[in-house]
Amino acid sequence: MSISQSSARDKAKILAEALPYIQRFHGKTIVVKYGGNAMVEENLKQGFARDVVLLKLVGMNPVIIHGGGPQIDLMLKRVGKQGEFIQGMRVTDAETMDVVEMVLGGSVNKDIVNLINRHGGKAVGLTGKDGAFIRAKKMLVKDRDKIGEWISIGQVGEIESVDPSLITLLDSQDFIPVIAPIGVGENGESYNINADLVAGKLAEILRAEKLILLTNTPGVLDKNGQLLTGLSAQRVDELFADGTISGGMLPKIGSALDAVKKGVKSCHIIDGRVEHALLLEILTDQGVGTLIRDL
Ligand SMILES: Nc1ncnc2c1ncn2[C@@H]1O[C@H](COP(=O)(O)OP(=O)(O)O)[C@@H](O)[C@H]1O
Ligand SMILES: CC(=O)N[C@@H](CCC(=O)OP(=O)(O)O)C(=O)O
Repeated sequence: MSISQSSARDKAKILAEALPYIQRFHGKTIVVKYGGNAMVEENLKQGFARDVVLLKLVGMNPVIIHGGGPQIDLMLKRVGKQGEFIQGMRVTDAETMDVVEMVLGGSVNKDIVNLINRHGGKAVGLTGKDGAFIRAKKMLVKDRDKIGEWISIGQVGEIESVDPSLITLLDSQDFIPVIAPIGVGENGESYNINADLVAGKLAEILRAEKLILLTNTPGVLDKNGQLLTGLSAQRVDELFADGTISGGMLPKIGSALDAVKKGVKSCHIIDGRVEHALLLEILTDQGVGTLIRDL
């Protein structure tokens, strides 16, 4: 057999092996959080878009929620502001909120929509203000210095409710929703919401089969930098307590746990810097990253 014949055979074998996964997830909703840190290289972004289109074409309903923390930081720098985070949340004054809406609702959202469409999908970009589908209120965080007290970090939102009808309508017409994590308050004010929290809540409300969080680490790492392939709720509590989990990983794990407790079948934190990480996770039995379970 020639080399080209054997490599064609290998390819056919891999395609055939995807069949049980395609059958299992056909018609199911897969919520994908695309982190700002995973959107680093052009070829990876193209690969991500192709993977999403493929999932849709084989009958799944991918719903994309994107972040854009590093992209917001870049724009803040340009206008002479320094980004500040408290407990993984960006302190958001009115000027920062304008930048967040411009970057997340504008450039990052449209960039992803355009990429997916160029690869043959029908993506539609939304923020939670469209159809007022993500209602939010001001989030307060615990004051580290004064026990029992809470502080404001500006226009940072926590989700009050999500109306899934706009998303299901788009799904039913073969569109791929691409959502920027911006919510609307009762007086029409904008809220900057951490994208992991939006992804977790949407996965719950849409009764998703899977929640996949694409980020810039191989998964959740222990104190020695080793990948933790599976995490139970109890183990997560221990990792929170001993400080192994910090910064941007805090909201990720928090929302992953919430989602699995509320019925999402599985949640995975995976490395978006690996080519075709999405396909590896969904269509092969090669487990990648960290699986969070409700045990
Ligand atoms: N235990 C941990 N394992 C892996 N990453 C961690 C851990 N604790 C904190 N982190 C940090 O969380 C980051 C991922 O969160 P974040 O920067 O918000 O990414 P994203 O833009 O994908 O949401 C990692 O790059 C790492 O610096
Ligand atoms: C309140 C809050 O922190 N909002 C985030 C929203 C974007 C985000 O979550 O982006 P990543 O997923 O790339 O981290 C922010 O302003 O950076």
